Amino acid sequence: MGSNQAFTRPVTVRVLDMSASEAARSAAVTAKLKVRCSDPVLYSDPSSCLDDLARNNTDVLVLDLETIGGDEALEAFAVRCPSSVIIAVSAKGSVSRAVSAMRAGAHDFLTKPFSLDMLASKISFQLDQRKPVPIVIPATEQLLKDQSDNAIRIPRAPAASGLEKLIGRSVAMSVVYDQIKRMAPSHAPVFITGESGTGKELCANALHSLSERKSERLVTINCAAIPRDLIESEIFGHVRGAFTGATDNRAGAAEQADGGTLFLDEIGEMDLLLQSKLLRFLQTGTFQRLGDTTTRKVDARIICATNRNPLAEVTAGRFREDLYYRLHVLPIQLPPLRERRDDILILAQTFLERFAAEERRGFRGFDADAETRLTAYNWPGNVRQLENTIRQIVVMNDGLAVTFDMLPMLIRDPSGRSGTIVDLSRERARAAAPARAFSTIEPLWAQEKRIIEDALDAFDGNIAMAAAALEISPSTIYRKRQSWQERSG
Ligand SMILES: Nc1ncnc2c1ncn2[C@@H]1O[C@H](COP(=O)(O)OP(=O)(O)OP(=O)(O)O)[C@@H](O)[C@H]1O
Repeated sequence: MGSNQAFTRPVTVRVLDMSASEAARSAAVTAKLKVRCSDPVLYSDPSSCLDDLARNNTDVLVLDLETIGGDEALEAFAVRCPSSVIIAVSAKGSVSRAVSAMRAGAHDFLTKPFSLDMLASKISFQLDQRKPVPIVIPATEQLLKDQSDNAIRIPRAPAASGLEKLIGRSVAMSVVYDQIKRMAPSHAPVFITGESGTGKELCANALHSLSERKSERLVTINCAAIPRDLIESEIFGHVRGAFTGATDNRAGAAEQADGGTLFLDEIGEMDLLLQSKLLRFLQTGTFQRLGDTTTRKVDARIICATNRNPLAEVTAGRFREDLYYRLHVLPIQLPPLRERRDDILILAQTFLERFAAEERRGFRGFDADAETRLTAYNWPGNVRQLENTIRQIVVMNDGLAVTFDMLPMLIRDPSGRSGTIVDLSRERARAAAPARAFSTIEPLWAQEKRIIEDALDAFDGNIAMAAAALEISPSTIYRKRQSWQERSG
């Protein structure tokens, strides 16, 4: 297995558990690992373990949560040994316990009593992920303007690294680049989370193009954009006559992605019935086209993404817990743009150059006021909103530098943001008022429709930006539109 190649020296395992017998039992896992291990080191109290970790590295750390006293303490261990595999164990297992432990820095979680085989398999999997990978080369800097002209330095991802479309050199993005490079060669599913417009699809593309599957297809299914009754056939295909309109046999995305990657975008929108079919597919690699009796097998690497909180969806019963654990093997969390403000001007400059060339404008950069405002703004629609904003500025203006006055009102005066949209909708309601009987109350769905349409108008039909301004997900807009269409027949 891969971990044999990764470790040329014996692997060190440390176990912390206040029960000496439990610690000894967990430590026996070294006999089950397929890598050479040195003698395991056991601790019964957290402070001696932490002290020891300050002086000595460890490859694997098994921590009993009751012994260390909770997630805050777990964070201290994770900070002390950032490159170790940390497996949290606890007698009080629950989804929320597992999740909070993993948030605090554990790589995996086991409920006591667990089998040594299970512990060994979790450790082996994590060690395997630590195969040596090329170190992320720091972004090269390209001088765009002459030094005498307040040089703007634009860092770019290294050419042909598979990451070149992802721009940004904040610490948060460096972590993401590193995760992509490490995860790309694996066959395990990747689960990407992040707000709308943070670059989840770009990230999926980079994972595919850095994988051994890059010569095969990356097939994307947007679960929010496809009507619910069609999505199963989009993923698994259908045979002629399977439903009205199925005039031919058709391969679905899973078959098209055979040997390559299947990217399920907005997976949080998938209904529960289809989730169980997807789970079966993930467990067996097999499926049947809709209306078919033949079982087919494919080898597709799964990447999925959502802008929802997947655990909240599990808790709310909208997402199957077993499917979540099948998919949530290699997680990537994309940070919102407001949490990596260092990237705003780099992105803005790159988009400015691209759109100035496309639209044949003379823009070279931003003046100081425009830069200050762009950096301070919160970008609810993230990179997509920034990209659209820069395009809008380039199309509507010309000059050498983008000035404060060229910024859209929404960015210049964010406090007026709600005013722009709510006023529009109120205006429309006011205009409609005289035609309505005093006691007529507009149905809720119609009011919602009006508000959403106003927001879409305000952003020239841009769903992501309208959704961000309304503080809902773009998929809600897609869903609502579908339901309005159904209403109108
Ligand atoms: N780091 C980045 N560098 C360059 N462009 C980016 C970056 N992140 C996002 N973008 C651009 O922003 C837009 C939105 O990106 P993408 O579609 O990948 O986001 P998303 O998170 O999948 O959004 P949604 O959840 O709405 O589907 C795209 O045009 C993409 O090229």
